[in-house]
Amino acid sequence: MYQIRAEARELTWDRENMEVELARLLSLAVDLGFEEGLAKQCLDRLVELYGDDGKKFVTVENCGDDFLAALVDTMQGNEDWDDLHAVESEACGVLNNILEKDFANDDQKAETMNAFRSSKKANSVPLENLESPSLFINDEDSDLEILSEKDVFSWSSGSFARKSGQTHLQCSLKEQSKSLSQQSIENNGSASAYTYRDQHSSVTLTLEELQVMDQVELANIVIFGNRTFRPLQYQACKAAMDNRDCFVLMPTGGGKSLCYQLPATLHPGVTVVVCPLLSLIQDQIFSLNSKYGIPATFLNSQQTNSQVLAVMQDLRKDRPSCKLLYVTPERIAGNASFSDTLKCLQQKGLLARFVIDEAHCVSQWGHDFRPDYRGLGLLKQTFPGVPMMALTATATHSVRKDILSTLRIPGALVLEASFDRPKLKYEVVDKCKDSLKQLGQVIKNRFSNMCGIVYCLSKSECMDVSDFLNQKCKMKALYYHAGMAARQRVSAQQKWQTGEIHIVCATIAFGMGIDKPDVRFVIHNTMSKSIESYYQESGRAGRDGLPATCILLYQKKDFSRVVCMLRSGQGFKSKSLKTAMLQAKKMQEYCELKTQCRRQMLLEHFGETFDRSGCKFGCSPCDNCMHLSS
Ligand SMILES: Nc1ncnc2c1ncn2[C@@H]1O[C@H](COP(=O)(O)OP(=O)(O)OP(=O)(O)O)[C@@H](O)[C@H]1O
Ligand SMILES: [Mg+2]
Repeated sequence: MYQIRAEARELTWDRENMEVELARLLSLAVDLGFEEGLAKQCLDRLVELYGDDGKKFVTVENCGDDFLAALVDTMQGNEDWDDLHAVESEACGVLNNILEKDFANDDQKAETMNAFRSSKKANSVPLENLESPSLFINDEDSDLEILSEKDVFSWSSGSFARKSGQTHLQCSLKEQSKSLSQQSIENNGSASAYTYRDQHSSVTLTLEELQVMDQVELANIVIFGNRTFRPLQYQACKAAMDNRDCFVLMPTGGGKSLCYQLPATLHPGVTVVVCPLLSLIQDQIFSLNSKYGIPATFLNSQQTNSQVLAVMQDLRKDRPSCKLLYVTPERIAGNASFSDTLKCLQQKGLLARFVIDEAHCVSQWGHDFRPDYRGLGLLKQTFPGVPMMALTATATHSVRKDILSTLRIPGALVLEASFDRPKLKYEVVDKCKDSLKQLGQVIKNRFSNMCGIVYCLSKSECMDVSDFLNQKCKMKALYYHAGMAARQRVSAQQKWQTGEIHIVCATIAFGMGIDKPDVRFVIHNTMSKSIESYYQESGRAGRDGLPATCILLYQKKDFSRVVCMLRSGQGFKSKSLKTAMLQAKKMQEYCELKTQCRRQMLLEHFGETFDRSGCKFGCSPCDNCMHLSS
């Protein structure tokens, strides 16, 4: 009798317990924005699957992740997700075309250069006959000289030197003539000052000012046309010049590229830059070659043998023509002939440095882990004497530790700028029923005729939003996603870059490597997949250092769409889906902050302590801080 009663009690308890667990699982799904009916159906199937024996395992802790994954799988996939891999393959093709044209034009270039040199020889002016400082292209190596009566600044074989009593500043990069003529460095006609044009206006520097500068400062002005350094850029360049290992943490758009590109131009050898995406490499090479005239090239597994051979041959020359060699990480891991080429460069003292850009990809704990990046520890093992610089805009403390130990640079000098972008204003707006109309109104009321990006989750969303803004709101908008033909994408990007079009409605395929300074707003029509992604995407606003706004339009159910997209991503295993879901959950927490400072949450996510009053009393308080002070 006693036994029967005990069994009955156990059964009741089991049933109650089970109901509690089922309710917990259901509320987990609903909390994350999944549709309740669908979640119930999915839960029934799960209970059936676990059977009587497995009932006690039906808990949030045991099978919460499997339940969510199964739920995502049952969702009708009516959205057209973007294929970022397609953009990558294509970027490789574009780069090859450009570089091949360059190779084909080499003979023509040489002829032009010879003709230029002979004409310069015929017109050359003896230095001692010059009455005032002047600037011209030297006849031998297409070098540049700034001449003064008193001093010589010479930049030969990658270093500036000043020799009193003589008169030139000399640059010996092969392509330097192009760079400098494009920067319009001019003699302003006076005996003691030089005028050059940076991105904004004319800048005049007196000879005295030039005289006190070191070679890093001179290169920043002469080669890159920058008036000043941004925080920590100078220190990073100096550390590189001292051949130190270095870890640079700077916000998005903080100017990380300069930290290795500048030292690369001053070193006689080649700087090898590891970059995760060909689309990023493409942008860097365009900018180096065309804006600054610095020779840069790339190697990738998608190139043909002859393309690879051409690059390798150049690297094996006594004086390779390229200063920066961009590679994707798989090139480093397990490619014997590339490794031999690097050794050959090193023996000649021409392997200047390894640079690991977007270094957060090294860490499994980062938001964008790339397995090939793990193999980069090999570099320090094989080339212990070659300095390394790692750079990222997103790294929490655990990710940082992981990066330093994986790359085997535990003693690296860590240069850490604040990740805060004080002029970016962060806001979250709850989506209302007619969210397109709401979006149109936000843009019309606050960003009329300004340049911006509206990030969308799927291709179909991009097109719908763009159509709406164009047709209903009469705005100059277009869409951009990886599924478009290359020609269409280039044309869309150009129209936006030149200001012909104000708004791009795009998937995350847009923005990789895009560096438009005057983006005044970034609106997320759907939340990002992680805080890191959000920081990076929203960080494309205000790269000119002027105020800009980052708005996220939020509704609960967008979380399930994000997970759906993640699930559809190639090679997504359930373990990585779980990590991805946790990251998306954190993003959702950001969206749901009611009173807490958004800037503070973003910065604390990256391990930075931030006093909220910095946001509240700063120039662009977030929406929550704004309400608090009003
Ligand atoms: N010292 C400087 N003065 C003026 N402009 C600069 C300076 N340094 C960099 N810039 C400009 O700032 C912009 C952003 O630089 P860069 O692309 O290197 O940023 P980043 O830190 O690599 O950003 P991301 O994290 O997005 O990759 C570029 O247009 C660059 O020319
Ligand atoms: Mg960068």
